[in-house]
Amino acid sequence: MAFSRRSPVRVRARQWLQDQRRLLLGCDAQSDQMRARILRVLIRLSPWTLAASLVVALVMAQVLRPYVGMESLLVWMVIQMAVCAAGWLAAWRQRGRVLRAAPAAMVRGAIAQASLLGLCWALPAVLWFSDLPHEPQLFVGLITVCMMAGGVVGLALLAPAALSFLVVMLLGAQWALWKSSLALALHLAALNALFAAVLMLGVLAAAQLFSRRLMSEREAARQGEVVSLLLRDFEESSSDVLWEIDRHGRFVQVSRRLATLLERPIERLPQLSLVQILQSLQQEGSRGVERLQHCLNRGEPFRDQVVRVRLASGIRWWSITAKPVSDERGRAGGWRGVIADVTAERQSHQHLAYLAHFDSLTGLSNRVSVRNRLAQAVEPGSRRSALLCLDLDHFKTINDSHGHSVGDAVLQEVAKRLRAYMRKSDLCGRLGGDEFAIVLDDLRSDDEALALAERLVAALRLPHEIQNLSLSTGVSIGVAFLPDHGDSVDEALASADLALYAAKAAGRGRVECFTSELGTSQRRRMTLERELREALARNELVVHYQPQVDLQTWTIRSAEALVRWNHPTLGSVSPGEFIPVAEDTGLINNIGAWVLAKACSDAKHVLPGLRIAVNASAAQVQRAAFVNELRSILSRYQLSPEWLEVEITESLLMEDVNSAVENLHAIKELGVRIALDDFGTGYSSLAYLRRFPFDKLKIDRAFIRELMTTSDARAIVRTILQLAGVLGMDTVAEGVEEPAQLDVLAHVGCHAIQGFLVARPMPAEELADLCRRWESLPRPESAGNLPESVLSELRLRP
Ligand SMILES: Nc1nc2c(ncn2[C@@H]2O[C@H](COP(=O)(O)O[C@H]3[C@@H](O)[C@H](n4cnc5c(=O)[nH]c(N)nc54)O[C@@H]3COP(=O)(O)O)[C@@H](O)[C@H]2O)c(=O)[nH]1
Repeated sequence: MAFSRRSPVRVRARQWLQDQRRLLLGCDAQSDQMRARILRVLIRLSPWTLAASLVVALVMAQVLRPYVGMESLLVWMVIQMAVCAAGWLAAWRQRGRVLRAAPAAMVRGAIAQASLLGLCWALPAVLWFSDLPHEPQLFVGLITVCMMAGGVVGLALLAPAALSFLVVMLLGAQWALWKSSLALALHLAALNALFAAVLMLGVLAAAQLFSRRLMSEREAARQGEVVSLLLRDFEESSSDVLWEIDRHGRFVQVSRRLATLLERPIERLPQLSLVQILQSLQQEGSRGVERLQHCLNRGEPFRDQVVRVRLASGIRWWSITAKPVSDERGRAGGWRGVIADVTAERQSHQHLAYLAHFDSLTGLSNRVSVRNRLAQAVEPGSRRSALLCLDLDHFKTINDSHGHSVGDAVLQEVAKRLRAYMRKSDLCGRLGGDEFAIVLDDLRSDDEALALAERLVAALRLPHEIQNLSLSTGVSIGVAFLPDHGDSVDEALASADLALYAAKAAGRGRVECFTSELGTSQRRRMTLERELREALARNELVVHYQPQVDLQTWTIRSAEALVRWNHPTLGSVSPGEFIPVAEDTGLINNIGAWVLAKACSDAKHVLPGLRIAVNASAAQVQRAAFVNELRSILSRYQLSPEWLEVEITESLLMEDVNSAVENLHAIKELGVRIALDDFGTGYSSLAYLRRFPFDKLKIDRAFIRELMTTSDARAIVRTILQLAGVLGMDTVAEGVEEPAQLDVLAHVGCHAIQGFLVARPMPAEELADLCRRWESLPRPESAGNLPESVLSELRLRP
């Protein structure tokens, strides 16, 4: 280990010497100030200590007069008085002034003077002690010792002066004892030396204490300067403003920034009180100043008391933080603190709070607020209330065709109209997208809510004039009554949602009320909708094929592609159930495109030589992009168009005839055949047939089912076949289950049949296998001779 150990005493001695050296010789300003502090005390005390010294000298001269020559005593007294006069003169020169800096020479002068005084008091012992009788000897010894102690105490702050005084006196006393003939002289000299040593240690300790105190005072002063510099910097750079008030609440040490902030002239501020100014500025209705006053009265530090004030520049929020300050005697002397302008912070908080409860686009309440209000409405004991869930009809079309800014404007317009019908106690909110909700409290009767819902439907039916466009939306509304239709917020929303679904399913632009039956079927529908969105991605859809058999040749010439949905928990879901859901939600476009692609792929690779008929919903075919999609799928699988048939239903022609017919022509131009499905179930079938030349008519299975039992069905089938013959269209009868139906259809010249009698829908590979084995399979047996009554009704008229 290579470090040296120093004893604490040595370290302290070293430190002391450094301090004293600095005191005696230091030339810097701080040393000057330290010396001045010490000399100020000594100068203040010196008239009294010197006076005391002179009085003692007079008493001593009086006591020694019988034993010492008059001249000697007079000389001693003159020296005493001269030394005292010099001290007084020095003190007199400093009168009325505060000594702030003292050069080292002043300290050296003080040390010289202390040595001189010590010499004065050593003289009686040195000159007269040995020749005196015992009694005056005792007097001189005692006075000398007392003066040693008194002088050292008086000069203790200036250690070198005290030490030089003490040393001179000690030497004088020791000399006197040495010269005396006292038997105890040696003992007395030893004790005197010990006494002087103790005094010396006391002086050193006192001097060190004092110089340490001076140092820390100086450090505190330096830090104070730094702090005030920092404060000034803080004042200039930050948005916070410092203030200080006295115990009467009036300002002290005002800054220009404070005056500017408080909108008062700076020179007036010292006469004003903080609370008074804040009261005059306080915004009506705010209680901030009262809270602040309360904090001031309590007399404890406080933070961030917010006061709202109205200034020339507008409304501002100030956050006030302060702590009490005390005067030199520790009494409560006022307050010191900062005012921070927190307006921006407040405004952003307020904006966030607004966004947390309101919809920023429409200004209506948001989903959270609607849920909060519903939570109150479903609480046990609450009065009857109604929840109206609204969904705009065809809003998506407006958004898609005119852009989101027009869509947003429509939503704002809708919100405005809704608001016009609301009572003060009603809550109208936007749940998101084009969904709105209204909570009606304190219903007098259910009819009140239903009547309002009807009025809203009528109001929203009127077109909106936006950006020179006249846009119609319409609204569907589902109504649930609380607490009957839900004892939780989620249940209430689900009930109103189910009613809304029913309103949309029933043709939109109408109001439906929740019923428990609705619950079961709509819940199933909602589940299907939710699950169907993922079905394609999860590979849950498959395509099966049902063969169509030519009745003349008894060969399989074509097959119908039928989509199947195998859901992991719902099981096998019929297309009759999920295709309408897909059509309502727009999912049919993706699902239809996928079925088409799969059918083309199978037609090319698994079922070559079979024409595949694919069902297409009205929504698919109406889209302008459909024809291009068809073209690109055919080219992707390199399938010749003649192997594809698109089956459409009459509903397509009923909804939008012109664009549908246009698309059908385009499909036909591609070379793809078109079949009309479910023929005979629509209203104006014949009119449509004249407008578009279909390749095939499919006779609906409803007629086939009743073919043997009702003459109406037979009449319809006969007419369809006749019509198809005239128009040159193929015919296929679907839903053939019985041999008798087959016999009848063959008899009347139907071209093909499809039905369970031949085969159920099956995977492509199974159908391919069936086709391979077909020749070897027997044709279903005939049901025997047909009754003449049936045959006569079926006979085609020329
Ligand atoms: N837009 C699309 N619609 C599709 C698609 N796939 C099917 N569908 C349509 O869904 C409806 C129900 O179809 P599905 O449950 O597959 O029923 C078909 C046959 O299984 C059934 N069928 C056939 N033979 C018989 C029979 O002898 N008896 C009997 N009770 N039913 C039988 O008929 C349905 C076929 O009908 P159709 O399409 O009218 O020829 C149905 O409307 C499908 O069209 C698709 O991909 N897209």
